[in-house]
Amino acid sequence: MTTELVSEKIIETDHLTKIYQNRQIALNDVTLTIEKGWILGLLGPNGAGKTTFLRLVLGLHRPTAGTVRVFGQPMTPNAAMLRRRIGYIPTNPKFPPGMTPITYLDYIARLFGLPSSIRKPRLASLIRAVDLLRHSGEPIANFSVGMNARLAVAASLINKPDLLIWDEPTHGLDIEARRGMLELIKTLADDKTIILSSHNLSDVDEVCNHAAVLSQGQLIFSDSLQELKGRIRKNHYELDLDGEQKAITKVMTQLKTIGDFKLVNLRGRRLELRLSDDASNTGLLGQLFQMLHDSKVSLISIRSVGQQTEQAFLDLVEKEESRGFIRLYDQSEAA
Ligand SMILES: Nc1ncnc2c1ncn2[C@@H]1O[C@H](COP(=O)(O)OP(=O)(O)OP(=O)(O)O)[C@@H](O)[C@H]1O
Repeated sequence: MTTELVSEKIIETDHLTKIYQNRQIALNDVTLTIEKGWILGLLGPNGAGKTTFLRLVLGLHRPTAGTVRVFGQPMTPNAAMLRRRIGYIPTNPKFPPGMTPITYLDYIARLFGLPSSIRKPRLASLIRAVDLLRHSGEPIANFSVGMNARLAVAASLINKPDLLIWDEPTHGLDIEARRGMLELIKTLADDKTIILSSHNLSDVDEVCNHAAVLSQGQLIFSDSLQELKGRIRKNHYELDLDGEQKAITKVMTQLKTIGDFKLVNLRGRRLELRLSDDASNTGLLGQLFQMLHDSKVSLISIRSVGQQTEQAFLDLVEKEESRGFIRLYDQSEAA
């Protein structure tokens, strides 16, 4: 008998489309499957449709066309039982200012119908987990952005959901708070499926294993994060060299005559290189190493550079936008 690993589909959207009353096409024909255990980074510039997508998945909006299934069942505004299995954090979550973390979390837990015997210990452990114990009796009105974010995390976990949908959870956080949030996501990732919408691409880089990119309402990329990063990893490098400055400068001058080196930039003994998209990086780097060897220049280190996810994502959006322009241009030519 063969045992086959069957992937479990947590979210399936099929030609999902949302046009708002003002005729704005916020989401355009998005077909996407998200499987159990994925930590999906949902990326896209302002207005790309990320929040619209998340709200459709949550059943908070009705699609204009297409469908959403969550845990194998159709998601609709009436599917409250499905929503109970999702921990949602909206962008900039707001809480009743007069409540304290304890009264607020207790209120949410009651809405979920948790009995007191479960409610109390869970509430206590969540407040500890998000480091709000010292502030648990203080009014939320006095909370910083970071404390608000941690309270939102606790509230989204109160019903032990299988799926977390967090819209910009690191938005407005300082470095320390952001670090804490990312560590928390990594811990939760062990047994949950997570969708993380973020503008901060290094966050996605750090915690996600998959990425989806929206641009002008369209899904322009959906694959592993590795794949997204691989799109540019191969062509941008920084090298630290050692040897006579004259010899290093000579190598740089030689490199500039080779067309496939799109950027050759020397600062002291640090050489920055960008190769053309379709070049063989192995071949070109091999050539470079030979030149260094012939000129008696030592290679101290070589690394691929840049915020790789960010660059790959920007490249994708840029390409898609120029394709859109070409399509429009073609249509007007044909007309
Ligand atoms: N309730 C609404 N009514 C009308 N138009 C809307 C509504 N919500 C969003 N839009 C429009 O739909 C488009 C997509 O918006 P959405 O908020 O989904 O994008 P986003 O990627 O989440 O953006 P951001 O990163 O800025 O939050 C935008 O042009 C926005 O102005």
